[in-house]
This record gives sequence, C-alpha cells and structure tokens, in this order.
Amino acid sequence: MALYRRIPGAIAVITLTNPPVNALSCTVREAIYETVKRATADQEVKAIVLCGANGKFCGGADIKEFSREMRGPPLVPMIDMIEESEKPVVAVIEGVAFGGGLELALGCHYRIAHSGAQVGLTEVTLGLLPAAGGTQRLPRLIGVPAALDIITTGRHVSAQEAVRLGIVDKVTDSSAMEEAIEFAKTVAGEPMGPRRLSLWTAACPEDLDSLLEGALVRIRQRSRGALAPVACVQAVRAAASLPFAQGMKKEQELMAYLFTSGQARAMQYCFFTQRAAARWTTPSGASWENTKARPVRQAAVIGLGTMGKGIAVSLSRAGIPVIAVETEQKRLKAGRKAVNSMLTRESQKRGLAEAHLGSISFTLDLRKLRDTDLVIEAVFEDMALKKQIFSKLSSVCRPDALLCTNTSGLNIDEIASAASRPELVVGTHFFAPAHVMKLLEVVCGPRTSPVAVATAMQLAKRLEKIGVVVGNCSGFVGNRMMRPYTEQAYYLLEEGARPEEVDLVLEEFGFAMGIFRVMDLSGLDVGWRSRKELGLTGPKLPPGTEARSRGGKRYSPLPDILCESGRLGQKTGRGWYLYEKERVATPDPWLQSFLEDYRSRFGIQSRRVGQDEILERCLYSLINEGFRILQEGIAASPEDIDVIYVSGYGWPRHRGGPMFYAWMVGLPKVLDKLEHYHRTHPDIPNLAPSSMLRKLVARGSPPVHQWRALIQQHSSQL
Ligand SMILES: CC/C=C\CC(=O)SCCNC(=O)CCNC(=O)[C@H](O)C(C)(C)COP(=O)(O)OP(=O)(O)OC[C@H]1O[C@@H](n2cnc3c(N)ncnc32)[C@H](O)[C@@H]1OP(=O)(O)O
Repeated sequence: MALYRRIPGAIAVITLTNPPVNALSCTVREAIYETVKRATADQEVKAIVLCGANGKFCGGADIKEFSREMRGPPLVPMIDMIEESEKPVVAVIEGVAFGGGLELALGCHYRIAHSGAQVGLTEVTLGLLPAAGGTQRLPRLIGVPAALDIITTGRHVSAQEAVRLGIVDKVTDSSAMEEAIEFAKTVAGEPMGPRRLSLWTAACPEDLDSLLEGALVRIRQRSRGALAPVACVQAVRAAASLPFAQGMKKEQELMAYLFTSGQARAMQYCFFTQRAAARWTTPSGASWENTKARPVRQAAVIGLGTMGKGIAVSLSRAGIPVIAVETEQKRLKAGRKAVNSMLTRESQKRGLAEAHLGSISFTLDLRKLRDTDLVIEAVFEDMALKKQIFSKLSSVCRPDALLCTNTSGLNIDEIASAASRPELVVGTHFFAPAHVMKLLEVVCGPRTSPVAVATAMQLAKRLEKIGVVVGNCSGFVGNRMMRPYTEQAYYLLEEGARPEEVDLVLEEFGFAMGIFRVMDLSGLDVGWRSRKELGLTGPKLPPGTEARSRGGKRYSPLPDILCESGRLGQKTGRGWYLYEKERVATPDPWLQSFLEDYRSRFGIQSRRVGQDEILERCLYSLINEGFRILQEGIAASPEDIDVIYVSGYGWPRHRGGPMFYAWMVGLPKVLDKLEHYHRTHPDIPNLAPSSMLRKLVARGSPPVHQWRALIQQHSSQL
C-alpha cells in the first residue's frame, strides 16, 4: 500500500509500504493512484514527497505478478499522472530504486538520493525492458549513450554516479527525507513544465547508428541470443528519433513481445531460484530456519595456489581477518605478494579503505590456527595430502572449529575420516577465480552436521556468493554433469566434427565459450591429471587396455594424446586450437589432419555431424546426469542444479538452467532423443535415459517446481 500524511509546510508525504522492497504490486499501484489524486486535489498541499518505507524507495514492479493475470491500474498512466501534476513531486531515493521503482522516480519532478542508495533499470536482467517509460525518459534525462549503457546492462548505479550523470538532482549523507522535504518547500508554486521529462529531447550523438551498432556487438559478445538487450537498443533508438508518445508506443510493442517470451520466463525463474537456494533443507529436518550458523570472527586458508589466493581475498574483502598458511618460505613469499597486489587492485576498484578489509597474516606454522573459527584447506587435489592436513588440523584447532575442504570432486567423507570431528568437516567448492566467481557448492558428507552446513552457507552469504547445498559424490553436482557433456564433445570429434563446429553450436546456444575453447583456457592438463589418477590413462592403465574402451564403455583417448604431445591449451600456444596471437583461438590445420589420421587408424567412418545432433548430444547427456543426480538425492531440487549451472558454469541465464531448459524443450522430446542416441551408441551408458526422466514423462511432464515433491520419494544424500 501507500500511506498518506500531511506535514507542516503544506507538504503531503506518500510512503510506499510493501515489505521487503516496496515492490509495485497491484495494491501499491492502487494506493499510489489514490494518494497522488488526494494530494493534488488538496488545496492545502503545495508539494508532494514520495518515499519508501524501511529505507528502501522501491524494488520495481512486483515480479511475482508477472506470471498471473494483470490486475489493478497499470504503471504507465500512473507515472504520467505524477508527471502531469502541477504540484512538484519529489522522490526520496533511499536504498534502491530499481526497474519500475526508478521509472516511478523519473516521473517525479525531482529526485533526492541518500549517498548509500543505488538506482538502475534492471528489467533486462529479467528478460524485459523498462516499459514504464524508462527507455524514453532516461535518454531524455542523461543523454542517449549513458542511458543506453544503463538500460542494456541493467547495472546498479551508485548514488554518486547517479548525481554525476544527472539521474538524481542531489545526494546527501544525512537524511534524504529531511532534505527532500526542505527542498520541496523551496520549489512549491513553481511551474513544473520544464521538469517533465516527456517534454525533453534526448541528447543524441551524431553517429547514433554506430553507437547503437557498437552496443549490439557488445550484447552479442556478452549474451548471445538474448532478446531483451536487443529490444532495449531498439527502444532507445526510438527515444533518440521519435516524439515521446511514439517512443512510448514502441516501448509497449517491444515489451509485449518480450513479456510472454520463454527467455523472460527463464530469467525470472533464475531470479527466484537463486534466492530459494539459500533456504536449504535436509531430509533429516535440518534447515536454514532451525539451524544456527557459528559466528566466524577469524578464518584461515591453507595453501596459496590459485584457489587459496582467491579465497583469502574473498574472506578479507568480507572483513574477515585471515591467516594464510603455506609449507615453504618461497611459496609463502610469492603467495603474500600475489594476495597483497590482488587486494590493492580490489580496494582501488571498489574505492574501499584498507580498514574495510580483513587483515591477512602469513605463516608457515599451522599451530597459529589454534583460535580460528573456520579453516579452508585449498591444497592440490591429492587425497593423501588432504587427509594429512585434516589430521593435523584436528590436533591444532579448537574443538568447535569448522574444517572446510576446497575440492572440486574428492570424497568429503574420506577426507573427514582423517579428522577427529568429522561432523565439522564440510566441502566448500569454490570456482576459479575464487574472488570473482559467485558460486559456492557447499558439500555435505554423510557425517557433516547441520551446524557445519549452516555456517558454510552463512559464509557464502558474507562473501556475497551464492551457496548451494549438494551431496557427496565424485564431482558433486556441477563437475559431475560436465563429464558426460565433455565426453560427448570428444566423441563428436571422433565421428567427424571439428572443435570449432562444436563450439559454434554451443556459443550460438548462449555459452560465452564453447567447450573446446573452455578446455584450452583452463588447461588440458587439469583433466589429464585426474584421468591419470583414476587409472584411465598413464602409468596406472593396465597393459593391453583397448585404446577406445574402459570397463566395457566407450572412451576417447583424444585429449590424452593431445596432452602427451605437449598441447595443453592456451598456455602452450596450442591445444584444440592454435594460439599464435595471445588468447585468439584459430582452427589448427594440424589438428584437422591429426583427427583424420586418428579416425583412419581406428577405422572410424567420418561423417558430417549436424548442428542439432551436436547440441542435443552435448546438452541432453548433461541434463540426463542432472536427472540421475536428483534421483540419487545429490541435489535437493532441479532449481538448485539450475542455480549451479547459471552462476558457476556459464549456462546462459536466458535459458534458465539445464533442468528448466529440458522442461522448456519438452521432457518427452529429451527422452525420445536420449533413447535414439543411446540406441545408436549403446557403448555410451550415460546416454541411457535416467529413470527419473522416464518417471516425469510418465507423470505428464509437470513443471519444474513440482519435481521436488516427486524426488522426495527417493533416497537423499543430503
Ligand atoms: C511495465 C514494467 C515495468 C517495470 C518492470 C520492473 O520493475 S521489473 C522489476 C525490476 N526490479 C528488479 O529487478 C529488482 C529485483 N530485486 C533485487 O534486485 C533485490 O531483491 C533488491 C531489491 C536489490 C534487494 O536485495 P536483497 O539482497 O536485500 O534482498 P533479496 O534479493 O533477497 O529480496 C528480498 C525478497 O524480496 C523479493 N523481491 C525483491 N524484489 C522483488 C520484486 N521486484 N518483486 C517481487 N519480489 C521481489 C525477493 O524475491 C526476496 O523474496 P524472498 O521470498 O525473501 O526470497
């Protein structure tokens, strides 16, 4: 709702009241209409102040209403009514003014912001465009180039930048409300015509076409295939070239097209699932609601390799004092230098004073950890080494200290077996670079206690990461699903495809990089090392093993052969591609003839592999593994799997995540295709459709949010 009150000085104050973010629900819109009408009709009122309750102006339209039938007054005429008011309307921007919230403020005649506030036209992140006049008013207010950037990225703009750009008229460190009231008194009685943005003309550069073309190029690089940012560019073009009323018409047309699109649905699904992941539960009844996290006042990181350094920076950035431990003086010195320069860059970028960062001390002495609340071990993926460390930690750390292991796939329970308190051992799988990537898989072993899970999830929140609770199995959720995906990519090469063909299909689907370019970037030796450890290649491989088969299943030795010949990816200048100019991947003629030789050596008839087959075999095998993960209770819900893929594996947000995508494609189609590919490739068992997929199809393919109820009938590893 919106509360109305009169205050001395002939001011009407209208307060949006809809916790937690004062979203513009049907009831709020109705109340704004009513209160604005009341204020404009009241002879005693000379100016109106519009603010939000609880220090937040407005989080925009109520996203939950998008999936229901539209009720109540629409936003556009409501904002027009405010702009048309003869009495000045001053918006008080505290906390946030996002999406429709900022559009509402743009309809006001003045905007006063608190210095801690943020504004933004965030609709594009929900697969939409600012269709309450935002695409037409913002370019008129701040010019086309700046508006284009804000509208097409949906980025959050600080109050300081907002005043610099002219989005707000004033920023204050003290009470924005008091400032706005005093200001409103000074403009009461003035004519409001010049303050109506709909009457302005957008300042436009001469080379408008090249500005818009440049934006489209950036959009294609950032989010290929996404409809909303392209529609935003078209709407801004209308603002630059058409009168306001016609621009608004264009804005509405574009919104109508986006609003019912699958992409908007997928992105709104991502918005809610990301928040739902924090509300973890386990079948034992433990949950975020009934389990209290332990406070973390001091943390430690063991190992200052790539991951350890990023984790230490993340902790420090969250204001947590850190002790960083290494085993050798040389490594400690190099780690300290790297961490300090990362922190300096970080504080410069964020304008943070050093006081906001947690201090980091460096040591070779594990005994210094006796007072730490939480330790994150981030050494190499070597089980024996990890167990040795956990055994030592048990004797030096406090009995209640939480012991975390940063592993990308090792057995948490085996690591915990080396600790004297296995219930306090939890997996924290960070993603590289750990101070940048948002995802944290919180891995729960069979003996991990609810308190350990709660503390790790709370830590994720403090580090501004998205924590997702997963069960213990090789590769957990994310990496486990990657295996069948990469394997299919190798098999497609064996059968006749080229790396650039596979990558192109995946990039057109929306991944920033195809799988072969990703492997070249992270280094082919990463997978090689783990395959050697698993005895799939290298010295542990039993003599006489068939080259293209392991344990009766198909195996591709292609990546092993590349590694053996020194092609490790970008770092060696060649991998699946050639890198003559740093980081620029070009198809390598050598690889093409190598693949031809390989096929003839193994008697493989090369064929043209179609784009549909590439996409289906790669994605459906990954999705099929997702269904197995659900069946085994390694993930609590399909939504959790989708959050992991969107926030940690570059799955395009406008496709919602693998499980959501499967549902959008149609589960019967996914099942049918998997059956077909399994029939034609019986030596690839992971193409056999999972029983969970069959069950869902048999039950009429219910929507994703209903799967959880069905999953609960199965076992759980959480
Ligand atoms: C004609 C069309 C015109 C306009 C279209 C729009 O306005 S689209 C909406 C544009 N708004 C946004 O994109 C803002 C979305 N919200 C946020 O970015 C954050 O929620 C926010 C406001 C920065 C607050 O962040 P915080 O971390 O403090 O809280 P959290 O994100 O966990 O949100 C708290 C709960 O509020 C729910 N929520 C937030 N925004 C909205 C919204 N606009 N509509 C409905 N619900 C919203 C959110 O889901 C959380 O709910 P919970 O049940 O607690 O998980």
